[in-house]
Amino acid sequence: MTDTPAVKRVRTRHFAQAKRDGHKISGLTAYDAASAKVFDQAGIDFVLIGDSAANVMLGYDTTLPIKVDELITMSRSVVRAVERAFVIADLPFGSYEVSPEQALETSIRFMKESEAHAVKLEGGVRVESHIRRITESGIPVCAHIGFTPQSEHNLGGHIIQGRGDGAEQLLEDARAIERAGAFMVVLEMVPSDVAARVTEELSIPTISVGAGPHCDGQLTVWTDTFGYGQGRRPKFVRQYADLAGVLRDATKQYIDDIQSGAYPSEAESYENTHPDGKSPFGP
Ligand SMILES: Nc1nc(=O)c2c([nH]1)NC[C@@H]1CN(c3ccc(C(=O)N[C@@H](CCC(=O)O)C(=O)O)cc3)CN21
Ligand SMILES: CC(C)C(=O)C(=O)O
Ligand SMILES: [Mg+2]
Repeated sequence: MTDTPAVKRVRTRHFAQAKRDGHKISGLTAYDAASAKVFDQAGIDFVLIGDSAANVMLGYDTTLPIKVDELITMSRSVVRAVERAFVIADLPFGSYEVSPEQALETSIRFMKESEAHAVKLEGGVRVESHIRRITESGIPVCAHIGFTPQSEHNLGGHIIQGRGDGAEQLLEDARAIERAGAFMVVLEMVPSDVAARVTEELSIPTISVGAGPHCDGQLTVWTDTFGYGQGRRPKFVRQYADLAGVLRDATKQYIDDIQSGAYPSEAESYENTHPDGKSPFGP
């Protein structure tokens, strides 16, 4: 969907237009300025400061422990680095479920303190009034249904959602999200025929995270996609690079060069150029 000049910002209406035009939307997570800048320069449509930062950046087993303040700090660093892409911040577990008012208050914090362009939260029917409260205040909301990692203890693991009878519930959730005014919805780990059905029925774009090729766009956790993560890669991830391997090899070379004396050279050091030409350490 990059038919606009380089530094024209992506807005929510671009996503709606992309769906109408059949242009696929691309997204990646980002947690810091350095990676976000690279994705933006490459032309990504949106970056998500995912609460997957809990796993990827902070080393937790689940997304549940990450705090609002932690994600706001990351979100702010991404916003500073990005010139063109649309920036969406995840609302962490516990920061929006209590009430529509809590959801709005947390969303306002993200918009004010990190200057993200939109927020994302998990759930369909159960958070319909939360989504409505946020969008009515002028903050764009992206929803997230299917496998919702913040309820993984309830769902019983990383389990595909929307199979069999689950398909009707998923459609109900998707309809509630559209009704409530969300501009986009993430479908995570949903069978591709069910995701196709949701995509067809909704007027807002659907973004696949392991929901097959028939959605309006794709999103992955960047460290999975570029081989910079630890642990198992989900089946829906295609690995486009081995950044951990590149970094490991370069680190070994660096250590070798330090040990052999090859690094640093004189050219990588400073001469003493005192005006009287004399060194304090001798003639
Ligand atoms: N690094 C990372 N990548 C993700 O995609 C991701 C996170 N973290 N954290 C939050 C959630 C959790 N997600 C996950 C995590 C694991 C699987 C996984 O291992 N899936 C297996 C099958 C399920 C299983 O047996 O556990 C697969 O092969 O797809 C899938 C999605 C998606 N999100
Ligand atoms: C995987 C995406 C959808 C996400 O919610 C995250 O990265 O936290
Ligand atoms: Mg998330």
